[in-house]
Amino acid sequence: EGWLSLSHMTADISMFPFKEWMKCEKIAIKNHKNELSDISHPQGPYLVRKTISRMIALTRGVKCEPEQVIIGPGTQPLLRQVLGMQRENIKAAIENPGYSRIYQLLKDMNFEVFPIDLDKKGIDIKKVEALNPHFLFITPSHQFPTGIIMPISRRIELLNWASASEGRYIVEDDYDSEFKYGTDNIPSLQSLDRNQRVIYAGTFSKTIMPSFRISYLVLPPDLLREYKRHFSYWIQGSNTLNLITLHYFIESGEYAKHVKRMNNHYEMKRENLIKELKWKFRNDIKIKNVPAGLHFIAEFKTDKGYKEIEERAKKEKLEIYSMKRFNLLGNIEEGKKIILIIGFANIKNEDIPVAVDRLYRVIY
Ligand SMILES: Cc1ncc(COP(=O)(O)O)c(/C=N/[C@@H](CCC(=O)O)COc2ccccc2)c1O
Repeated sequence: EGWLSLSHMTADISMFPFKEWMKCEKIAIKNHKNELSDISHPQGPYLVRKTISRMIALTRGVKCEPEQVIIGPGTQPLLRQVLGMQRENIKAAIENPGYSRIYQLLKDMNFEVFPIDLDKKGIDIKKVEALNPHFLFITPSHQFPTGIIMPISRRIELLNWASASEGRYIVEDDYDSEFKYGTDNIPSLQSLDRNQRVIYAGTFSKTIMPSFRISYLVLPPDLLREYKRHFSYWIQGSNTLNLITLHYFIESGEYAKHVKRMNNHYEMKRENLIKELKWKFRNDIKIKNVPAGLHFIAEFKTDKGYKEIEERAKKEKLEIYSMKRFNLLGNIEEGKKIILIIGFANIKNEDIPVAVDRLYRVIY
């Protein structure tokens, strides 16, 4: 039979309220003819920036004016634009294991990029201080991909480091903050920032869907001034009809309702998957059980290497990714165990037992 997926790279859109979205789109078309006929503001329509700034103030404690919000068709193009303003030979640091697509982007932009190891509180502050980068990329809310939720103490240490000298910024990539199961949602790093050192990055890829390509940055005032000077010629990259529809979707409460509904749905699938994995693999599996996000990390006792596991997964028609994808220096050790990233957005609840069976055949 067909493929099954334990991929971490999809949203479960089977429950997206397309009917409500289209209602909002009808209102957007009816009430905003002039906006639709015009070229929007380079940062996106003010109305939408206001709605986003109000929402993230409520849900994430982010302090900002609509003026500081920049909307764009994805985190990568937004970061490429803002970081592209920087002068030469900039030093950047990123979590390792971490988000290799940003690592590639920074290298592509001729930044000097340094992967930095994690300790149990997130990025290793001693290594950050030793390296002294200009830009530090972190995912404090739910470290990607290990899941570590950065404690307040480490957040304060990082903010003190960033404030200790000019020209240091922390990019807080908050992409996986909306899904927390039972554990409380620690406010954003940006909400603790007293020295305008944090660039906050958010996205609707996980709460709506990645194909919509609606993401945003919140710039501190001095970077915003530089941005407006540099990009006065800029034409915004996102689709204004989609953005104004999003505005109504949020204002109507449909967005918050959907996120709540998806939290419950994902929590149920996550629990079922973990139960099935523990039952099948017994003490050959060790699950990093952080109650958040759309995936978790699992360690399996095996003497098979990553290459063989990937080949066997293809043969078993099971889509799944390993820690190799996130090890930025590509030097993942092979030995008595392998580490896989197990996503549960893309698997139907009723297919979980079959998927776990296939995973067992992949590994043993
Ligand atoms: C750390 C991090 N930050 C931001 C983003 C989002 O970027 P944006 O969509 O441009 O705003 C991702 C998306 N990462 C993607 C790829 C991960 C990988 O390569 O292994 C996975 O994205 C999704 C996952 C689940 C549901 C929907 C999307 C990010 O992993």
